[in-house]
Amino acid sequence: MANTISAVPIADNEPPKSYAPNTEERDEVLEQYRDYYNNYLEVPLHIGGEDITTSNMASIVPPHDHKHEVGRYHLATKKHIEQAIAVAMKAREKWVALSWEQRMSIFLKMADLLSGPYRAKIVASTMLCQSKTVHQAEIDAACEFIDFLRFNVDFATQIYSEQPISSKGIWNRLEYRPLEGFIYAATPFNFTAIAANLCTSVAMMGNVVVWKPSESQMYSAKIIMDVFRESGLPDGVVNMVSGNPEMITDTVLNSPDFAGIHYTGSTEVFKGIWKKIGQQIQCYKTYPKIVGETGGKDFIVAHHSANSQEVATAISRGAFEFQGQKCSAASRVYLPVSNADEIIELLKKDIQSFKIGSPEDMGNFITAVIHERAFDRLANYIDRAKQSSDAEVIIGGKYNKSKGYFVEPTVILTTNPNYETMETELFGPVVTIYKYPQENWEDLLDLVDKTSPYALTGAVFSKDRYAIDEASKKLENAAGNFYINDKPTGAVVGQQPFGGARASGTNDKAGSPMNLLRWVSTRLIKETFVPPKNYRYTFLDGE
Ligand SMILES: NC(=O)c1ccc[n+]([C@@H]2O[C@H](COP(=O)([O-])OP(=O)(O)OC[C@H]3O[C@@H](n4cnc5c(N)ncnc54)[C@H](O)[C@@H]3O)[C@@H](O)[C@H]2O)c1
Ligand SMILES: N[C@@H](CCC=O)C(=O)O
Repeated sequence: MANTISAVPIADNEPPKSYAPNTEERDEVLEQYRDYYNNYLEVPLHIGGEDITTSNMASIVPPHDHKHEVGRYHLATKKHIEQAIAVAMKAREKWVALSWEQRMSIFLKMADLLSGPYRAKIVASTMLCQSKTVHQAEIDAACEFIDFLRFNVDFATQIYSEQPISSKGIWNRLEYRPLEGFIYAATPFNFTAIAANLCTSVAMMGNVVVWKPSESQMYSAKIIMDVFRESGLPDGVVNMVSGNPEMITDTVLNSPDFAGIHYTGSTEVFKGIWKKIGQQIQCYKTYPKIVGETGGKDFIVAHHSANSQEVATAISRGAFEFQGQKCSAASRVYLPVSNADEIIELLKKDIQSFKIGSPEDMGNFITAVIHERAFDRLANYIDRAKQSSDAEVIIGGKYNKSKGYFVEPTVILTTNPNYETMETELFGPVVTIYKYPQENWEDLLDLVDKTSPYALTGAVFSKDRYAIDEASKKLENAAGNFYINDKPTGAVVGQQPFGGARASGTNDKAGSPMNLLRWVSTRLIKETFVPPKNYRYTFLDGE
């Protein structure tokens, strides 16, 4: 057998397509969207290469058109989950033994399939059932997904080449073994790329996966599974199951072969899972790795030296793109009294120009929120703000769920920096502003730091370098991704590794070598070429 150490292709960010009128990509994605809208898709469980149907199904509907069913997904029983675990463990035998070049090749092919023949499918399915505009879907489902694959291949090979030094007469080698067991990937609705990456980053390092997508992402999950298959990912390496999340999670956590969880979603669910793992620690063969990225209460802080238009634009995009359903979305904003009215006026102009409706109309900037639970929750917060003596709704505030779950982009102004919408993650198109006297800048930074349990993203706007320096220092632990004169959203794989600390997660930085290192358990091998034949230390020789 030939022996080589291959250099992998150098990763570069996938350029987003424009989808401007009269472009080929626009026609193609619209045709695909309409095809999906007018046909009916059944999403089976996918275990060990088999499509498994069950006697129970749940509906898939576009959030912007919720009376129109576009498909159904099958619901697993406990037996199916046990089967998925057994199949994953069987597949592990061959997968761990495959050479790393063969493994990486599968993921590089996957990236090229997504860049080409699967692009319209993955983008259209994300527009249809997660209600993303074409631009947001392109950045997520095409570019970020592709970037995760290409950059992680590059990072993985860098990791493999990290080796210890060896003194004379010995050779030290580090083996980057996959974890001993299977990994559970439990993924959120809001990023198709995250759902895919939580499986592929783990599988790339030689692990096998039981994947439970969000109930609200099942349509694009099916396309992900199709592309996994077409890229040649062997059966059983990633097994997709759907159904009651609590039952699935409990069954997975009960297995002695459970070796880790790769989770993204809300904070309380993550804390619940962590607690269950702790309670069952005696049953596992190995200490499970726990990697979770969760909620945020992401801030924009403007210094009085900031440019008002730049701050307003950062709020328009940072708070309202994808209806604020990004963990990174700006949801609490601190404006100096001196500039606040001007910034709010500019923001109002932007928001009044937003077009709202279905993503099929590519002129729309705002579409629907994901489901009725999210809609009702947001409507409640808006109603409470309307009635509060601490807060007022100054822009937007209407909502309507007759056809789709539409919530107007809403701005709340509060006089109480601890008002509930300054502290709680709402995960929707609602942002709250608090005005502070500009001379209280330093106290304000302490307030920003202490207001919320989260520490995911945050941004400071200023033209004064001393103010930027103060904010960077005082807010050191308030955000895992900190932005200077930029919105707090839109991290790009390979450029801004992403993740937060405190209640926001384990901060293992998706799209970086730091994350991949969590999915290996290293073995050190020391070989001595000429072993000693005498137990005595040298200085004792002759005694
Ligand atoms: N920090 C990040 O990188 C990041 C990225 C995306 C989303 N998020 C967070 O995700 C949340 C939005 O996503 P979501 O609405 O899909 O989150 P969610 O918590 O509802 O669901 C996340 C996953 O957990 C599962 N789940 C739900 N209830 C469960 C239970 N009781 N037991 C076990 N599993 C359960 C879901 O089925 C899904 O797979 C927000 O809080 C957002 O901030 C964080
Ligand atoms: N990585 C994305 C957010 C992902 C969470 O929803 C961003 O940086 O905006």
